[in-house]
Amino acid sequence: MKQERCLFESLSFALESGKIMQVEGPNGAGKTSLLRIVAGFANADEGNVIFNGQSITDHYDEFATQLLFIGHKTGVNGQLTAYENVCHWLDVHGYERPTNIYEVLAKLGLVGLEDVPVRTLSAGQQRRVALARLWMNNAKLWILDEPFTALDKKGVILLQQQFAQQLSLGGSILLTTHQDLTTHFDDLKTLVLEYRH
Ligand SMILES: Nc1ncnc2c1ncn2[C@@H]1O[C@H](COP(=O)(O)OP(=O)(O)OP(=O)(O)O)[C@@H](O)[C@H]1O
Repeated sequence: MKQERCLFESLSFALESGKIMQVEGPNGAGKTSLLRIVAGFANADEGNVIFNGQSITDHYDEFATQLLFIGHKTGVNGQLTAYENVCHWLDVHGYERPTNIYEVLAKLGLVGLEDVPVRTLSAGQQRRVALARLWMNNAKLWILDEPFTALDKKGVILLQQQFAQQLSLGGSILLTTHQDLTTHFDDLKTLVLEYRH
């Protein structure tokens, strides 16, 4: 049955180059929905998403080249290996295959697991395979839905370091997470969504 609950209204925010913003709120508040709208995967009943001064709806192809989205479901193919998953993602998004794919997978703690089907890996290892994309793109905007899910402490640190790298290059990050990021990112912006009945 279609739900008629309004998730949010009169919502307005901006994310500048080199900045990170965390969307917070209780389960069902609309965090994922908001990320999907900003990524252009879903439409809001009203309103606009502007990227570099242009409506993403009118210039979607241009926007898509600058966007990297990793959803709550990681989007990895369990039948393919870690290496194949990375290559597939690079191919689909029009990136050249870099020579350091195995190095990136090693950095992510996947040595010896590069060539087995991803479905045989643990949840945290599968997440790491998905996150390898963050080491192989030049997208200006990363939209990440719960990227820390299932990661151990080392994985969390690794990801935070890669966030810092993205920000230092002038990229931006919009994400949901239950991780406390305030100690790592001084100028973290927070957008809080309430659960509306
Ligand atoms: N595809 C959909 N069709 C209809 N309703 C949906 C759809 N996806 C989500 N919803 C509804 O929208 C509301 C917000 O869901 P959303 O996933 O955006 O919340 P969330 O804040 O990300 O929650 P969580 O913290 O549990 O991940 C929920 O009530 C959900 O049932």
